[in-house]
Amino acid sequence: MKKSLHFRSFFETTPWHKTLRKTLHFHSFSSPPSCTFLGPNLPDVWIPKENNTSPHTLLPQSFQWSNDGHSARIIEGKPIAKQIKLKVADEIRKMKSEIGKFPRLAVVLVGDRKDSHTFIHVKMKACDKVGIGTVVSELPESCTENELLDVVSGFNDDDDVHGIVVQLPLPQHLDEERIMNVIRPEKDVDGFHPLNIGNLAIRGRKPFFIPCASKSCIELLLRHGVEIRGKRVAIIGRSKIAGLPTSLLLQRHHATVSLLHAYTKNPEQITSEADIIVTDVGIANIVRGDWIKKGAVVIDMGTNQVKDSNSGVFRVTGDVCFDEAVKVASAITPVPGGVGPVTISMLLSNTLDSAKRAFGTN
Ligand SMILES: NC(=O)C1=CN([C@@H]2O[C@H](COP(=O)(O)OP(=O)(O)OC[C@H]3O[C@@H](n4cnc5c(N)ncnc54)[C@H](OP(=O)(O)O)[C@@H]3O)[C@@H](O)[C@H]2O)C=CC1
Ligand SMILES: Nc1nc(=O)c2c([nH]1)NC[C@@H]1CN(c3ccc(C(=O)N[C@@H](CCC(=O)O)C(=O)O)cc3)C=[N+]21
Repeated sequence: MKKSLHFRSFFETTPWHKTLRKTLHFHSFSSPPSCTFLGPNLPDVWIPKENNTSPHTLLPQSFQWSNDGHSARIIEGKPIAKQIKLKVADEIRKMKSEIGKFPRLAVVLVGDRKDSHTFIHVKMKACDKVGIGTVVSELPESCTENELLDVVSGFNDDDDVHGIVVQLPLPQHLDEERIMNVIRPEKDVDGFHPLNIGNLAIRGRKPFFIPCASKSCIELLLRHGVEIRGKRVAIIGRSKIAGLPTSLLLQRHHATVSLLHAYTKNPEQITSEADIIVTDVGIANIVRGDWIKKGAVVIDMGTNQVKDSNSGVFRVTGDVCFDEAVKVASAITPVPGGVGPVTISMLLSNTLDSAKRAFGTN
């Protein structure tokens, strides 16, 4: 069955099992600055590995929940993503010199969606920069579920692969949940396996991985000193990639969470009472300024391609009408440059964690 598949590495044309890339190139990183850096550090359950302090006590200053006619503070993701990548790269460099091993990520891509190809390219480039080896298996749009399952099983059984990502969405004829179920939970660096999602939902339990966009959201809040405990949070969107796990993670941080979706009536009534709004919808500008309580914090996960009516050029924009929100919110993430870059760095961090567990060096 496997032989009949169209296997192709993203960067090379040799078979996938020969394409595990030893990435030896490092950027000229100086030593990483200390940072709060979110490992699987859920309060009540376990403390961050990076230090022995709760992230809440590491905050530079207490956050001001106000917008007194000023523009909201912009929560920039790029500098945080850079710090996380520096730390990951530094750890991998040490890992290589101490035990001669490094993490490897396998990515599975089905079909020809342009956005999926772009995402994969971004992930591979980020892996390269920090010293994570990569292998990509591309399958045609017409592949069968069993063919895809074979590829995932191959990576499950390969001890040289520490993380597996099946890029979503999959073509309609493939059962996404069946595929997610087959990825070994210990290699599920996206955190979408039911065991990992289930363990995230239940207090006292520890998933192997937390989904990257959700970790990104929390990291941005904590690094900017935003108190989460006891706050009212409205999350719009309940996908397993972003909205649902973010709701689970935020409740683990003791927020009171409302999860809104396509059937929610009058969403603006719920959002306008929230201290923190998180969006994961995929509709540009759906959240208007008057949906937002004065002084609220807005985390915009949406990444939407919008065609400029004058120039005809496509640009990326979030789910939130930024120009309106910035006048009301106390802090807001931009799109691009907010949640997205941190999400990518969390994938690197999860892959490193997985390799450390496999090598027994965690
Ligand atoms: N920046 C990042 O790191 C990431 C960004 N994204 C971005 O987030 C967006 C969503 O992606 P994804 O989660 O995969 O998308 P999905 O289509 O899987 O989920 C969208 C969610 O939005 C809800 N929804 C749709 N329309 C409305 C509406 N009118 N009012 C309220 N809720 C609505 C849906 O509700 P229902 O469940 O009822 O259908 C669904 O839960 C995209 O722009 C994507 O690029 C995603 C992941 C990471
Ligand atoms: N198995 C799987 N795992 C995922 O994590 C996954 C997925 N499938 N399918 C698609 C969604 C979407 N997603 C994004 C990640 C980063 C940016 C990102 O970095 N955005 C840039 C802009 C990118 C641009 O300019 O196009 C930014 O916000 O600055 C966006 C979206 C992960 N997803």
